[in-house]
Amino acid sequence: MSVVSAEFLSSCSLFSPSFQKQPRVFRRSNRRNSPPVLVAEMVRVPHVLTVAGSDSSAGAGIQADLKACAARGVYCSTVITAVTAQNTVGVQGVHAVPEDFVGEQLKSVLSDMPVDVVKTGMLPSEAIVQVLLQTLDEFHCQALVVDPVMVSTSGDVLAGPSILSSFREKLLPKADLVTPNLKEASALLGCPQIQTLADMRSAAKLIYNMGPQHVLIKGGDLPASSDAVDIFYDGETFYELCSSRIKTSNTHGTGCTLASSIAAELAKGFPMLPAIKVAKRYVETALDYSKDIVFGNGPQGPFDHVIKLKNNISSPSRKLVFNPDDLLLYAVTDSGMNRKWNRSITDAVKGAIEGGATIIQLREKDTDTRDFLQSAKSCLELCRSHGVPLIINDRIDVALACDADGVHVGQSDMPVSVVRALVGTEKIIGVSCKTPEQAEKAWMDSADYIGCGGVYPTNTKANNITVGLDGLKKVCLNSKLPVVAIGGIGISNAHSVIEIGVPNLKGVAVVSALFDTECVLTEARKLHAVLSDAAK
Ligand SMILES: Nc1ncnc2c1ncn2[C@@H]1O[C@H](COP(=O)(O)OP(=O)(O)O)[C@@H](O)[C@H]1O
Ligand SMILES: Cc1ncc(COP(=O)(O)O)c(N)n1
Ligand SMILES: [Mg+2]
Repeated sequence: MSVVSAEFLSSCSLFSPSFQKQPRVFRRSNRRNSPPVLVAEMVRVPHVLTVAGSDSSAGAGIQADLKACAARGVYCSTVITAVTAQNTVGVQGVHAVPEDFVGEQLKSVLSDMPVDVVKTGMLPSEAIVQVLLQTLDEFHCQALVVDPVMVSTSGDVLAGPSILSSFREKLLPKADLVTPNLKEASALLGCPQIQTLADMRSAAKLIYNMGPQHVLIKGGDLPASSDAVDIFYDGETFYELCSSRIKTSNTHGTGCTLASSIAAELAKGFPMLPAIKVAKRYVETALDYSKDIVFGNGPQGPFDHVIKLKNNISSPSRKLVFNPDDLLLYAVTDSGMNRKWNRSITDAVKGAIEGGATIIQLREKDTDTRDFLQSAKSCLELCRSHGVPLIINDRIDVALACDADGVHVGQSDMPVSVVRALVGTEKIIGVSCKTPEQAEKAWMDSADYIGCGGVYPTNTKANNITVGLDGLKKVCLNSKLPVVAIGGIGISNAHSVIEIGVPNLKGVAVVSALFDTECVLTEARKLHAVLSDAAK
């Protein structure tokens, strides 16, 4: 087993205090599925090592730490100290990992991967604590967060009293932060139950005297408190950290999550108090989001660390893969036209879908954001119930807030690569392009389709250059992405557009031809018939 020197670690690792200032520059593949290209400069990312127990129900322990670190945007490596069989009812079994093997895991990670912060959770035996202490001596980690896990919230013992003296005498003096809950603070102090904020302050001070740099007494279990109040003590000042107490039974793993999120923020370079505040707010947000999710039959459910699980419940009919054939009849709304015809956005969209529109884009340039979001939500419901994708023009924020299927951006809007980073891999991104070069760039930046035009002169867009059928054909021939034609297209000319006969021209996008008319449904129906005929 190789042991790496402290000099080596300090020369290569994020333990160096200046690591935050190193340039974080690298280039990677522009296409989602292609292999990485030329790495100009390597980038180190913040890294937390968690030394904790596995929880089979994945609400607490190692699994909580991994999810919390992923959600907080840091890398997390894992040293497993015990495997537990547990669920929402309680802990059915505990298998401690032999201490030698805990040591092996520690060395494997620490001798190879630069770690910023070590966070400990369940350390089920005195022998494992000893191995950890030895390793910490060898590897000189810069920040150590100790969550002194002893009893699960269900009341089951995860680490017995045998660990107490080495905690008090050896581990806590090495800790930058120790985060006991009320029961753990009493156990460390060998004192009766802690029941009030005043008790928490006294406990924080007494535990501070055991040697850690900072103490956070967690008040999740404080009786009769309407807020969730934790006490932080840095040796000089007490801070009362309050958040609203979320009414939920899904609190399994809050302690592990808080400690690993604090470690994550420390790894990013935040000082202690801001790191704790950000982590506490994250726990509160995740609990609030997860308050009504149901897992298992027991009294204590897990929560959703990634704040995402409910997205897929509300949209069972959502299509996960973009189908270019959906571009056939692409209806783009216009707030001016809706006003002129005295129609709500939703009514306009309803008519378009019922008439056969295969994809909808909301292009609301002068609608208040709040009204726009509200309309987008009701259009999304409508679209989902018909299996029609909903795209939002330009407003990435609105697209994310209503969980639309995608966004469409122009050449002077946010760059596609930035949009992709913001919206993730699942959303559809469309880009307006007039030239083969722009089409190539859209493909490189991982867009899903391009809109090419104006094919014909149009009133919908001021000072828009017309590319004509020739310009459209040139772009289509040079585009690796499917294309939808736009600009002045309607019943009279849709056929000639499709007839240019390039396979990746998948359809036409229309604004006035649908929405500047008395009956959107009728016009959509007519257009759909023309396009279906032309596509044969
Ligand atoms: N219902 C709740 N609403 C909001 N925050 C909570 C709730 N329960 C616990 N917390 C917070 O979660 C963190 C973990 O605390 P706690 O549950 O006491 O630890 P443990 O899980 O180790 O017993 C603390 O910041 C606490 O204030
Ligand atoms: C493996 C393991 N580690 C820690 C906890 C504590 O959970 P909580 O964060 O709810 O106190 C747990 N239940 N299981
Ligand atoms: Mg808890």
